[in-house]
Amino acid sequence: MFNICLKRDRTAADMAPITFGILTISDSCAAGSGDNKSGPELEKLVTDVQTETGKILKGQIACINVVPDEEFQIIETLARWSDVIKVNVILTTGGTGFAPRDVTPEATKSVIQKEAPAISLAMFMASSKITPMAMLSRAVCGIRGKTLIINLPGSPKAVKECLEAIAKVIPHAVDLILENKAKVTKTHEKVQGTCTHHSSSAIPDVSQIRLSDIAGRLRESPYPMLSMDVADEIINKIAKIGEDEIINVWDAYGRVLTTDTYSYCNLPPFRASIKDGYAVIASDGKGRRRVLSGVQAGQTPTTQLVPGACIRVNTGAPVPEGTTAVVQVEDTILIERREDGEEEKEIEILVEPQYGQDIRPIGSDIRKGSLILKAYTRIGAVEMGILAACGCTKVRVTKLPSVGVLSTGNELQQAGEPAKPGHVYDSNKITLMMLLKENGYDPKDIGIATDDEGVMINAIKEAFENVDVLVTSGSVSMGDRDMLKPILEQIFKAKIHFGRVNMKPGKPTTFATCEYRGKTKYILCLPGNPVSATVTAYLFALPLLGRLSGNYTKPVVVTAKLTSSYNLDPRPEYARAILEWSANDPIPVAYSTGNQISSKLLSCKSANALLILPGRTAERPELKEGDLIQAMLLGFNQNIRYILRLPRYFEGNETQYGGQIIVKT
Ligand SMILES: Nc1nc2c(c(=O)[nH]1)N[C@H]1C(S)=C(S)[C@@H](COP(=O)(O)OP(=O)(O)OC[C@H]3O[C@@H](n4cnc5c(N)ncnc54)[C@H](O)[C@@H]3O)O[C@H]1N2
Ligand code: MOO
Ligand SMILES: [Mg+2]
Repeated sequence: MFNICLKRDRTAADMAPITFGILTISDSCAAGSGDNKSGPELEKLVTDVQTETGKILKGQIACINVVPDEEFQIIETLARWSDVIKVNVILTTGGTGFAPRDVTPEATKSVIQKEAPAISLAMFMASSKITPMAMLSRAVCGIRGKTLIINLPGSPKAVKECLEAIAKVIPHAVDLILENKAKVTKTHEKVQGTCTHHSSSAIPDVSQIRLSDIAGRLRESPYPMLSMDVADEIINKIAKIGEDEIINVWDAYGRVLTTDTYSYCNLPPFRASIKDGYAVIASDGKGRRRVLSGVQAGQTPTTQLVPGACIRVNTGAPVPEGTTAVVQVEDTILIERREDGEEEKEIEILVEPQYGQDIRPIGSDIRKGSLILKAYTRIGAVEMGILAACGCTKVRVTKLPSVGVLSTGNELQQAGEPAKPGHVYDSNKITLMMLLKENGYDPKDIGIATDDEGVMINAIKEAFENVDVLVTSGSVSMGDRDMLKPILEQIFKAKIHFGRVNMKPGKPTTFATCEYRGKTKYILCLPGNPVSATVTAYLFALPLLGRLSGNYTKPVVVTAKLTSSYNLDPRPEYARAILEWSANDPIPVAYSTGNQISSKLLSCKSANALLILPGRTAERPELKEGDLIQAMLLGFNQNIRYILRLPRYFEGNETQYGGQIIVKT
């Protein structure tokens, strides 16, 4: 029998990651004139630090920032990351030396409640073996609340040497701070005995796999509760645009270009008439003209224009050689018909023609070889037309991530089946699949997995065989059958980047990645409650897929006026609402969709916005009717993105667009 442990702790090899804040302290880096090498070096080290005992940190970066050597800014950041974001460890780099502006140790001393001088000493001892310059670092280490703060020097080399010297004690230090010590020891014994690891390519016989120690399961989630912003930043950092591919223009609707695209032809490809009228020689002026022949759109003129004559032309027709103006038919009168009575023999021009009048020169709309669509443009209806007009038959676009949707739960049954006792119909899968479809993806139905270890593992395996992104719902909270996280970690060796988010609904939302047959798989586990699954699909699934496909735009947030009061929840809440605009007030009013309980999908019906209600505080326990609130528009981003792009287009730096933008905390 293979047991999946329901317990976890920080020092087990499959532990919940330690969350890190990385703060670079440097005047020049903050001003943008210096090249920040130590911050990125630390990012690399905490996720992958090598020691003689192997990779031991496997941390998760919760926040990154660069601040100048200003004591108050350092204090503010350290306090916020410790008290609000509650990261496990903050690593600072820079500002520890003897220069007048080096104030990192002073700032750190003002925020820590307990000093940890031995950590500073260990770093000094390691560094002093390499250089006597180590004496010039005044690094301070200590604890604030549940956060360990460690000052590291400013140079990337010294950062590496110092971190490697202390890395092995960090997991234990974190356990001690979090008072996990007893659990660590106990679970360690368990891990040795029952939680042997298997690689995803050698998954044990699923009929033998069972969740173990239900009674002894953790009674508190081991996953740090990250803020929505930090969770979003993690997705942003991890989800990179994938490969690109060349496809036929006809298949390009909704896709994102990866290269600048140039016109294959001039538009118009010939000198074209703008009006239905007569091609003339402008210098002939007003007066009577012989009509030599006529040219329609699609024809090639065969007659040359000569002085004193004209040739009838239609809009879009090529004008004959020698033409220097077109006179619209409204500015002429008929003088004489031909013998057959059908066509004109002679006309009179009533208005003096101007040189070049009503002729589109070759390439005047689009010049051959000119840039028509920049890289990272999303191809909509108009862009399809531009590509077609310019003779493009193939385009290079980002590959659409393949995505599958899986529902979980013994209680679920398919809509249409006769209702069984104790069951509910699966509404999440259809909602999620249609939401993905609406946004241009082609989701695969991975089915419903019952709360059986083997069924769940097989469903995930099937998904990984077929798709790169798996969106699940249910089985991520604290129930004894909520098995997705332990299965992902212990069977598929997935890395859980976050397992809880401080938001309502959606608290247990989980994001993980793993390698399966040499490919990275992204797993987004949404909570089972139908409203939670829907809201988190907007807030996490669409941004994840958008980032993977280069099709990401920040949500559009507007200010709205409440029409009812709200008792605030301790967690920031995304309340569904209908915004209504009126002609005489630029601020829309927000109507609640009713009872906001996470099980009531009706609260999402017709909602066009999520009101971003702040978490409750003693000073602000509620919001009142008439209060102004930030509201995120739903289903609007695809339409607004062109408007958002415009300033970037003209700035000429939009190649960043759709790229990975790290949000600073
Ligand atoms: N002790 C605690 N219990 C719960 C916590 C907690 O922190 N401590 N969190 C609550 C929150 S918040 C949420 S959200 C839910 C999330 O639960 P799971 O993601 O584990 O989902 P399930 O337990 O599988 O199901 C919850 C609920 O949703 C219904 N459901 C599930 N899938 C579907 C579907 N495809 N279609 C329709 N309805 C579905 C399911 O029947 C349950 O009623 O946990 C809280 N508990
Ligand atoms: O966070 Mo849960 O999603 O409140 O219902
Ligand atoms: Mg549950």
